[in-house]
Amino acid sequence: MSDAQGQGRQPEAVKTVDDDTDRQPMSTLDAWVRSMAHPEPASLGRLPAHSPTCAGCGSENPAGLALVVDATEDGVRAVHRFDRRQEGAPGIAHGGLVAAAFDDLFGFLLYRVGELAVTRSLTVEYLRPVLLGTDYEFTAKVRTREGRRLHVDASAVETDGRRVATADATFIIVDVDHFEQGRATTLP
Ligand SMILES: CCCCCCCCCCCC(=O)SCCNC(=O)CCNC(=O)[C@H](O)C(C)(C)COP(=O)(O)OP(=O)(O)OC[C@H]1O[C@@H](n2cnc3c(N)ncnc32)[C@H](O)[C@@H]1OP(=O)(O)O
Repeated sequence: MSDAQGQGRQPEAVKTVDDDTDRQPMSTLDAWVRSMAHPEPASLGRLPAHSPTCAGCGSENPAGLALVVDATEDGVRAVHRFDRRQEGAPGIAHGGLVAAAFDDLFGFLLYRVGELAVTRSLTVEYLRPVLLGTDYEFTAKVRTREGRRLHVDASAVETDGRRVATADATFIIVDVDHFEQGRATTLP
């Protein structure tokens, strides 16, 4: 998977079917489910966002992190800089948003393994404050796979190589039908 973000299997943000209701547009969900139904192991290079509006990596989500992620030899990598929207203590990234970055990065490993899966558990160790306006390199890889369970690890490091946070998670492989549950969502 070497297409630039926004190309390749990036789902279309089509909002035509239910625009006159407050339900999530069916055509958007259909396009997303279709695009995710048959993930294939990716080659090296830029990976497509999970969706244009994904809070972790979608370029069309104004409240999102807009992570840009590459497939590497042994996993995935993103260089990310948190901004004021992700502030916790003054000048420091909110821990929940750091966790979101790890969670979404783990979601890109699914392109590497060619399976659909969702987070069942996520643990973050905050080793040092993650500062706003500073570049951090996030990397993640699959540690083991046991049946439907994918155990994954990640770390975030400063440019001098010091680790500021680590994370591990268990993702559970699911069928594409799992995502049909999103159809019940109503938005204000
Ligand atoms: C490119 C594509 C992108 C795809 C799209 C990717 C988008 C990425 C976005 C970032 C990631 C997210 O935000 S994901 C969204 C946040 N996560 C969720 O919404 C998930 C909500 N939870 C669920 O829907 C459910 O709990 C599931 C599907 C995860 C699991 O339910 P289930 O299918 O009933 O499975 P269940 O029997 O409970 O567990 C399955 C197996 O895992 C084991 N297991 C359960 N919990 C644990 C655990 N903490 N640690 C170890 N093992 C565990 C069980 O013992 C069992 O083992 P055994 O009996 O099999 O041996």
